[in-house]
Amino acid sequence: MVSCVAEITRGSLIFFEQAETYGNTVSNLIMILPPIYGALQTFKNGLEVRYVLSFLGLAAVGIGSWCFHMTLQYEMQLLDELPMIYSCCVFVYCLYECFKQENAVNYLPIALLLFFSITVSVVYLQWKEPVFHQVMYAFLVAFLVFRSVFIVTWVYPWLRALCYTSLSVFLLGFVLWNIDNIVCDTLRATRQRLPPVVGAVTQLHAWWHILTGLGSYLHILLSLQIRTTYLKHRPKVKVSAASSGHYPLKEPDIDAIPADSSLVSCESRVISFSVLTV
Ligand SMILES: CCCCCCCC/C=C\CCCCCCCC(=O)N[C@@H](CO)[C@H](O)/C=C/CCCCCCCCCCCCC
Ligand SMILES: [Zn+2]
Repeated sequence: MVSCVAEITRGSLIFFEQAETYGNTVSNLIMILPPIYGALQTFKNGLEVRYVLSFLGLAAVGIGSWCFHMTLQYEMQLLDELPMIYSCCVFVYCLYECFKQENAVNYLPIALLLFFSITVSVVYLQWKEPVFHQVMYAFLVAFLVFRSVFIVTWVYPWLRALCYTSLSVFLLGFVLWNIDNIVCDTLRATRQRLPPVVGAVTQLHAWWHILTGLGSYLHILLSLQIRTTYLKHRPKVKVSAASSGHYPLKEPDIDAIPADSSLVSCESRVISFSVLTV
């Protein structure tokens, strides 16, 4: 499948294509700034390094994607496509090891995920087939989807809203990415007839960046919430959107826990993240 962005790289850049390039570049900020903030907060709260790496991995994808859309060079495209695989592997590790002891390191999944990442990188560098990268990435995302749905169905049902919001936002981005690839030429021709502002906000590839960036960020928050709840830190992840108040997370009622419960003596932490407080 030839993507809309790949089409641009082959042609000469005219005004509308330049505008498209700016939109696709700037939209990566959503994948860069909130994750850097998340990494700092995670580090400051003394949480496990794997979550700092998750946030930094997402920021690395955003920076790689920024470089690619700014230059439209194949080498730069690898700077976002390979980190997509690596950061997803970190997410998979976090979610599959979330019911283990604090700071416990399990070398078998690390070895398997490293092997997977190296194999995908080597094959992709030789074969250069985008569909191969897409299938490998989708395989990792499917793992995350099944695992998180399992956890919110059977273990922490009060986290269902966060899980399904992250999933829906991510999948909506994926739908827009497909539409953009399938009807690329029609969309571009239509946009050129629209006022520049309308044209700017209808760039579906830029929306794919925004929605997958946001969906992935929410996924890290979900993973972190699952982990800290399991470790009995009793966190309160407060997700606030621009001006729309707080995300309706329902936690179990801590007062309902008997006073002699081991839960009460455990450390209580409040972790507050903002998604888009800019
Ligand atoms: C429960 C929600 C799961 C969230 C998973 C989060 C995984 C996040 C990992 C990394 C973040 C990536 C954000 C996307 C950045 C896109 C940058 C970009 O546009 N790159 C292009 C080049 O510039 C590149 O060519 C695009 C590749 C797209 C590959 C899309 C593959 C399809 C994935 C769809 C998976 C759906 C699976 C559903 C299974 C039930
Ligand atoms: Zn892109």
